[in-house]
Amino acid sequence: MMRLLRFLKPHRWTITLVCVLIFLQSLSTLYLPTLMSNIVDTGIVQGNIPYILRVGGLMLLVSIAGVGCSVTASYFSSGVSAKFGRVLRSQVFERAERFTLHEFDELGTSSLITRTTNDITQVQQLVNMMLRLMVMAPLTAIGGIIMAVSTNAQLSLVILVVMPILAIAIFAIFRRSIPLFRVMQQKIDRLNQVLRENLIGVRVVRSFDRVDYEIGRFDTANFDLTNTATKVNQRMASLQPVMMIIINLATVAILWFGSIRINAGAMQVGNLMAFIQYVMQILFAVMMVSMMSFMFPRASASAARINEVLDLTPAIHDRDAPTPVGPPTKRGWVEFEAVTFRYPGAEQPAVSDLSFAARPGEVTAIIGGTGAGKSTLVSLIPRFYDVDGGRVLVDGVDVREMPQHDLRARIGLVPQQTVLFSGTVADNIRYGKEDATQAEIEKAAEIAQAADFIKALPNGYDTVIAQGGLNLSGGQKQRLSIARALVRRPEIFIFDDSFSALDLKTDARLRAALQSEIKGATTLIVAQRISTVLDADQIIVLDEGRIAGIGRHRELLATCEVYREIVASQLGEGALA
Ligand SMILES: Nc1ncnc2c1ncn2[C@@H]1O[C@H](COP(=O)(O)OP(=O)(O)OP(=O)(O)O)[C@@H](O)[C@H]1O
Repeated sequence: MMRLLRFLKPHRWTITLVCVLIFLQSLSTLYLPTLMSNIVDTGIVQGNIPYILRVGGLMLLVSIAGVGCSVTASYFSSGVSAKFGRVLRSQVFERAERFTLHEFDELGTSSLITRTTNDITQVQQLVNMMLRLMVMAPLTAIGGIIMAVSTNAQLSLVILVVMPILAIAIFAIFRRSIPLFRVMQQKIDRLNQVLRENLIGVRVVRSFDRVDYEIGRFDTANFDLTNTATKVNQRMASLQPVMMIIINLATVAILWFGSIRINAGAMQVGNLMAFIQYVMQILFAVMMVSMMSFMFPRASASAARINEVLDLTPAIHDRDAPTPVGPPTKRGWVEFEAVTFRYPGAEQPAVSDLSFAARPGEVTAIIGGTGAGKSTLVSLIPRFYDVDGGRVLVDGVDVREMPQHDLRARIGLVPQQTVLFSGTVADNIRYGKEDATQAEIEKAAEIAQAADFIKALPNGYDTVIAQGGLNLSGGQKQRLSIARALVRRPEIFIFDDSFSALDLKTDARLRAALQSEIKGATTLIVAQRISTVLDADQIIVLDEGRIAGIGRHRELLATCEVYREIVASQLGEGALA
């Protein structure tokens, strides 16, 4: 928790102002019982009306000043804590943005969402409370003790007895509650996970008629969270009555011993009233601290989860050394040299000993059965993962020696799973190149065979895409995703099974348009369909993560058994002749 407080540093002057205001407010609170005691002992007992009015007026002014300080302090402390929350959210988000796919797997997407929202809110609320109480509570407690002792030292022995009892009661309750707070945040993660899966997979849920099952799954997670929350709240709720009993017993004890002293003529009524108020202030300060402590366990559990994100160093990061300059003749070259890569925890490498070169102006197709390692191969080029053996070179430079930004600026990737963002059609294409002109966007859409369907949309390029592109067909989404990569005009295009949702005619037209429009670029196409790779300059056949053959269609038909099997399975035995 303390480590997160470094984000408060820019607000130190506002925090100082809040502390000063709270200090003044606390002084006013401490001063009021003394004034009241004077009114009773001097004004009422002696029937001195002008004194009562004068001191009463002063009490009113002191109260108004105290309230003014309190309101202003609240205004500033809320502002500081809101800004603290905002900065923390951006820090967590920025860190998560730099995570590799491993780290996402490790933390879980739903948990990252909870950490960026709910967990930060917990810490933010505690900070707001802390800003106000860190001055008020000790000042009221210590000031209250001094004032109480100076009012009547002997009666102050009651405080000595009450305080340890209160402290033990609070400690005992917290000890039982704290472990449950971490569990509670994990239950919120789980609830978010079920909710997310359900909302994203709504079509599958409906089509498989699993609505009741999903409601059951959500209810289980919901009940689970409710049970834990109830348990925590029950434990924490016992704090209030326990404290009230102790405070009330303390009041009774003070009244008891105080009246004995008044009877003996050793104390005045006004003094006793002031003393009770001071004791109340002391116990109130303890209550405030315990209320803060009520939030503390949950917030510190949240802080630990936030720190976990902030402390997680992305496995892939840029080197400090300057980027080596590759040979000028190799612009756009992609080369694999004996590359091996294994996913963490996997027994077998996903790809082994891959060596090939993809050259500018050529189309390199990658084909193979499901799970053969095609997507893994292409994800090594933009350095989504680092290789375990060998090297991946782009422009003649090892990708690990290149700043990620420079590397990715050279690449236009069309992923296997289409992802569109909320915004218009044009916004989504412009995602590939921030400063793309309308003409560039339209050109990219034309090459991607998307122009016709975009023009048919109600507002053309300004049509708003529903969340995740729900108002478009699979093929339309894929073509927008292709246009997004095309508008970038990169050196290297990677199409990861990006033509699968297109009909054969559109697939062929698109590839023809690509060939004439992106002549100088290096193109890598991962494909399932033989028809997509037939004309490629080089076809890489993958089989269980290894290269089973490289060559043109005709060469592979003659030399590669795995390729022959794929061709036969898709085009029939006749195609082998
Ligand atoms: N994130 C991951 N974590 C662990 N293993 C993975 C991960 N992604 C893929 N794999 C494994 O790596 C192997 C290669 O997967 P990859 O996605 O590269 O295959 P592919 O040839 O693209 O398959 P498909 O054509 O079905 O998309 C598979 O055995 C798969 O189970």
